[in-house]
Amino acid sequence: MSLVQDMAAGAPPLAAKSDAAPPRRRWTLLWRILAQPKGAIGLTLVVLYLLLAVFGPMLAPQDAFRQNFAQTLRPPSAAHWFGTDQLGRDVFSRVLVGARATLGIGVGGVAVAFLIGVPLGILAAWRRGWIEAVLMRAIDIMLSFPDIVFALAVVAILGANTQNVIIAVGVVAVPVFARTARAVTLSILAEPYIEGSAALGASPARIILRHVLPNISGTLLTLSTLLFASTLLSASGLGFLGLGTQPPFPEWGTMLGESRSYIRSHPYLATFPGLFLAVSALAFNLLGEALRVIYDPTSRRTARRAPLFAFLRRGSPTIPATAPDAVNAVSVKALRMAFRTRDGLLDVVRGVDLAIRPGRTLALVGESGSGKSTLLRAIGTLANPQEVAITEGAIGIGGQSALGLSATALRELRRRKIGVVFQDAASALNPVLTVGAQLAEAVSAGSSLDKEAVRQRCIALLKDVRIADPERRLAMYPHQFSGGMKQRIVIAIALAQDPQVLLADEPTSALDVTIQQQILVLLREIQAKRGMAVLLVTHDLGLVARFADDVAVMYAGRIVESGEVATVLERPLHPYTLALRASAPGAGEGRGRPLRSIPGEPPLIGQFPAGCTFRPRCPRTQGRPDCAEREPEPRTVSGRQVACLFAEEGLS
Ligand SMILES: Nc1ncnc2c1ncn2[C@@H]1O[C@H](COP(=O)(O)OP(=O)(O)OP(=O)(O)O)[C@@H](O)[C@H]1O
Repeated sequence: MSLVQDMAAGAPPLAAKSDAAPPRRRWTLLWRILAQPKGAIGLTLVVLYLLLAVFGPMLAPQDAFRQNFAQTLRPPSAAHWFGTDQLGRDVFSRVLVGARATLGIGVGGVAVAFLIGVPLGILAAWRRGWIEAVLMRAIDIMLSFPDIVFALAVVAILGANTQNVIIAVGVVAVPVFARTARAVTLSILAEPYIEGSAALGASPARIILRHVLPNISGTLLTLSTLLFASTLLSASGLGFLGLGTQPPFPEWGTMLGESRSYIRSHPYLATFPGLFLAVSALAFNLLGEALRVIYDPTSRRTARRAPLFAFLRRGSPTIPATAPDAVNAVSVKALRMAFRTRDGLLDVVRGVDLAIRPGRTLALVGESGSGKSTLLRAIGTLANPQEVAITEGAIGIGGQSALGLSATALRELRRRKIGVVFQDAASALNPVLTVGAQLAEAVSAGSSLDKEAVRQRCIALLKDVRIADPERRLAMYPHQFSGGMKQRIVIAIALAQDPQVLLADEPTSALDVTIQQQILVLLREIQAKRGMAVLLVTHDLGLVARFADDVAVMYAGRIVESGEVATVLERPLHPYTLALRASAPGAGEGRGRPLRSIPGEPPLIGQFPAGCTFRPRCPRTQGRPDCAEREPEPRTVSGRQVACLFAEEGLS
């Protein structure tokens, strides 16, 4: 048995194991709030307060504005439950009537803060760079003033009335909204489904509306509730100082301010509005706490490296475009890429040539850190230009250059020609959208299909990836599917626009071996049906042997050996390919030999040795000064390309 057959034979049988997960019951937000004691109490009180704000003036037993100098400063009694004030007005009626103004200021203040702060925060996260720096510094300066001082300054400038109090307390809360919106947006932008959506050609506005806002809405709702209480207290502080709602209109803070001269002789005057105010702040805080538990970002996802999503709003890097290759679905020529670091540009991809014909699968293999994912992202036009520069070379997709395009042309190219499948299907799907909504988005991007046609196409796609009962599945959420099913859905989304090229970055490494097999067999079938070119990044030579047609072995940012799988894996000529093969499970085991690890470490980017980069780990290099002098260029030896000065030694 040949080595390739040997490794292919190591494949587990395609067991009839089902990767379907039973659907889980979805708790509604209301139920989850009521399930917590503080949520139940908070929500009940908030509802009562809102009812009070709406119906308070109608429920007031007496005219809240009518002065009666014969009845001033009367303590609570049956006629005046909360007593009367210094002008003989019924305090109970004033508290009821004042609910609307008090809560109105809270709602208005939060709305002002939300409407200014959230767009600023999203803008800072999206644009990064100087816009983010300027916004964040301005917010730091605002935060360095105590709230009440800032609100006082705003009211002093604008004048004391209810409308200006709303603006003042709103402006004071803007920094909190902006900071939070920025932080949660950054973490959402780092999610692979955002990259997936960009790969489908979605515009920045669509990504924000469709993916970012729904995902950050829970956090913002929690924050709004919590800030409502502090806004209310800031407004009452202004009222207490005489800068809030002006007499004779009742508002709880203003009523407190009016009562301060009588606080010792007639404490009930301050007690009732103060009590209503304190309990309202408590109610909103309790509700906010309950929402925080539900939406706590630390329980849902941990912070991730936040990439700068400049690629969504910019065109592709401007490299002198060479003529695209019309025969190959993917053609990469002399590509060089470098990471932008504090120490300058660090080469990561160094002169790579690749070509994939329609209907073929090219596997890109190599140790961790060799630059495979960076190269795949560049081919998918997903490399972030603020992070990594394409310094030389050309990339062609379906006969079209992928470099030097405008943002619109780039989105069109991604949408029409490229599908991407990432390793982690769980984070490649948006958890707050149904599978149907995500598929529909992929199908309808750039098309004029009506709703029913989109639905039918979604059903057909789910059938293509062998998901049973697709009509019902469309209404389900990602968490109701198992890992294998999620990956099928990700593949269906990637196939939605009939791409010519499918890029798969370790698409099955998060799955168990049986499911892995099913997914790869499925990919193979779909590829055969559609004639797509597939670029498969993997560490697993066994998978390469079974599922790829061609293989390119990458080491330290270069392709050191490439050709047909049967040729390269059967008789590797580069010492690195030989070492990789010897370390692959299935290569040695079946023959009773132990697995061998590759001695030494791959070089870090920016620290490549002179001459051949594999030299420090190479068994062939001893006593050969040529290896230290220059980096070998790939040349044809025995039916493949190999970059080793002494490749012929592998033939003997
Ligand atoms: N933003 C960055 N700035 C600097 N270096 C980076 C950055 N991102 C990745 N690298 C480095 O670039 C090298 C190539 O990374 P890449 O992810 O392309 O490798 P890989 O071959 O795909 O590895 P793996 O198989 O582990 O995914 C690695 O050494 C990595 O540490």
